[in-house]
Amino acid sequence: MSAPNIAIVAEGLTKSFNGRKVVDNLSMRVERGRIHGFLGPNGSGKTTTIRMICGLLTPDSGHGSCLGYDIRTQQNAIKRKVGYMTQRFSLYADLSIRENLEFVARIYGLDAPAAAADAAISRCGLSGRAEQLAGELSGGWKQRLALAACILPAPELLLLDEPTAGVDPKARRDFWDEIHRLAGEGLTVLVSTHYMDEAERCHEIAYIADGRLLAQGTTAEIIARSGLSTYVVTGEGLGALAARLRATEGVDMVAPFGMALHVAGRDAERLAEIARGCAGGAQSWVRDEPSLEDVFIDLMTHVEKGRR
Ligand SMILES: Nc1ncnc2c1ncn2[C@@H]1O[C@H](COP(=O)(O)OP(=O)(O)OP(=O)(O)O)[C@@H](O)[C@H]1O
Repeated sequence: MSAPNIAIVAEGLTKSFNGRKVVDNLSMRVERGRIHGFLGPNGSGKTTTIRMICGLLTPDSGHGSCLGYDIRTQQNAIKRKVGYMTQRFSLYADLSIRENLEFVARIYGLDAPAAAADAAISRCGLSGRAEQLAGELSGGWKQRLALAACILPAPELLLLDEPTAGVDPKARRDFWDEIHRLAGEGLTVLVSTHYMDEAERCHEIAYIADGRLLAQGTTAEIIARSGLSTYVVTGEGLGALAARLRATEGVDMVAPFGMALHVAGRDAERLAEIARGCAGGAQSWVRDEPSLEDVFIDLMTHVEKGRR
């Protein structure tokens, strides 16, 4: 049994498919009422981890608890308390928002489906659109409807698998306001995303690659622990400079951001020396704090180098 303020504890979770480890000795802990972001490249094992945590998959080894229930032996109890929004949720295009939600409420076997649908409509800010057909909704409103369907059975934990993929920035922002409101009401949220702005809106983040946890903590902690020294380089000839820097020892990450190049390295002295060496050239080098994206690109570059 975990402490009452802890929603998820996972210790050494491992899962293989066809002899290939897709989650490798992964440990994590999520406090209740927190929004925990899950980041990592495609195929890094995020969905598989989420499915083990909510009792849909049994780990090959490792153990853990979700909402106080054992993820190996109490999977049915977990499923009753978790709302899971998958990447490919389905709704009925020719039913209205209200009809969709009433239908889902009936599937859940809720006592008063109409009242439950009403409550979900007002909780998720859908009141003005309740009678609109789901098929006519834009991507952002469809996601909100999916979120409303997830909270119908009053779950304690929401597992959201890339809930805003393909949704425009304003709708993503509104969706996140909603998630924060639900967390404020006490819901715990584990959400996978590829968007850095969304990662920064989480209380804590876990970054995984090749099934292994590479970084975990608040944005500030992850940036501080990265030990990266970063420069923002602007000016002429950035393409050629990037190619040269990628082959330079002491440069761990080079990434173009609009009209600038972000250059980072773990050895601050060596990178300062490289920056001094470029002084007086066509570019200007300005020391800056690494961004979360710098850190994740660096982690990924490291993993790719390790694979070669
Ligand atoms: N049931 C399964 N059988 C075989 N392989 C699987 C199965 N489920 C997942 N995989 C493989 O495991 C790896 C991890 O997949 P997973 O869906 O967990 O990654 P992910 O990080 O969620 O990826 P994405 O960001 O693309 O959603 C992938 O290579 C995937 O093809």
